[in-house]
Amino acid sequence: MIKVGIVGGTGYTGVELLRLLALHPEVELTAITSRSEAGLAVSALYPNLRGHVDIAFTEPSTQVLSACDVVFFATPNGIAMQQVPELLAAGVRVIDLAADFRIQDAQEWSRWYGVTHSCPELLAEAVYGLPEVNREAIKNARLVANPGCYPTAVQLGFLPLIKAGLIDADTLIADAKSGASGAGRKAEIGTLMAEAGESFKAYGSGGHRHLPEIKQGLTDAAGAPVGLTFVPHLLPMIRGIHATLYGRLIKPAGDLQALFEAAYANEPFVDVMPAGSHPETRSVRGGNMCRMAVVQPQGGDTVVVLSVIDNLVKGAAGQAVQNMNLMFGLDERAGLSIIGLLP
Ligand SMILES: NC(=O)C1=CN([C@@H]2O[C@H](COP(=O)(O)OP(=O)(O)OC[C@H]3O[C@@H](n4cnc5c(N)ncnc54)[C@H](OP(=O)(O)O)[C@@H]3O)[C@@H](O)[C@H]2O)C=CC1
Ligand SMILES: CC(=O)N[C@@H](CCC(=O)OP(=O)(O)O)C(=O)O
Repeated sequence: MIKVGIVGGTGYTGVELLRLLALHPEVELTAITSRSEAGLAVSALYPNLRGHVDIAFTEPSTQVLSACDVVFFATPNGIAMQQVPELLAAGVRVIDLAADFRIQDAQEWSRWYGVTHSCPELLAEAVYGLPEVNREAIKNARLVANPGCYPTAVQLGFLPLIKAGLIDADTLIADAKSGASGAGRKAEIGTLMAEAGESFKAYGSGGHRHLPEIKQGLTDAAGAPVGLTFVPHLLPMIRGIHATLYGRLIKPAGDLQALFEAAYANEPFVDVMPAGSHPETRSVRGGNMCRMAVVQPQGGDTVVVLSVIDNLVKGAAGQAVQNMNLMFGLDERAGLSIIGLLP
């Protein structure tokens, strides 16, 4: 059994990890941390875990976490980097759900995250945990940087077009919408029901911190810097991301449906829907699937990709479990055979 630790077990991605890992056939939950709830039984805070998780929250001490084979950090940005060097030295593998190790350039990371990186020497070793791109490197990684939620939906949608050189990589547009759980469990006025309910708005239009992450991944795929306009929006719902992606064709499109189907034919967690489909966020709710459709409206020179994920699953905890499975030589789908909740 793989001994697993979770730092930040009370947050939304932490409890989602618990939901998935409690039923994982190869996992023994060994340490679940919370500073605010230390000592409380996990199932007392989250009754859905009664009968499945029988340990209590502990303080996030390196000593406790060192007994694990792998530790997930489900903490705010800038926390994992403070403990990761010690854990790696103790032989523990790490999957960070936050952004500490996602951006290869430490100065660029500091510009967007507002703090100095405390272990920039580990950035070159960290593997960006998008299995559809980095599967082989993830298998051997000690440190995996789990992608952001928007970056997962946006990169998976654009990648087949970029790799085929079909669209102008300077003028990409990603119009993305997220449910409120994307903002985490902490109290914030903007995600109160009376603020976000029955309303819809963009935010971060001048520059969101996922922009450099998405550009980094698409630049690697294109082999040259890409230009991207990325505008996130807050939807009055709890889970889900819908990304509408626009690219301008620079070559005859050919059979776009066949291109996407071939690109993801062997991917267990990307579902290319039949031509003419409109993927719904509810079809991926609770599951690890990225569901997408590609369309060339009126046969014009714009390609549109519609890409949906559950921000807490393929956008965070599910993808992290997928990465763990790869790191430990397990079936990539272990613990993740969940069908989205409809309706
Ligand atoms: N929500 C989402 O859809 C997604 C989130 N992410 C990323 O995953 C990470 C976690 O997100 P989310 O679960 O939403 O966040 P939450 O705010 O819901 O939870 C944060 C957790 O971290 C713990 N924590 C906070 N500060 C510290 C600290 N200094 N040391 C140790 N533990 C700490 C908290 O518990 P306590 O204070 O009791 O210790 C809590 O359990 C973030 O980096 C987020 O950006 C990534 C993709 C999607
Ligand atoms: C709706 C909402 O607020 N979403 C969050 C998504 C951030 C996230 O979860 O990603 P990181 O791990 O990169 O911080 C936001 O835009 O900040």
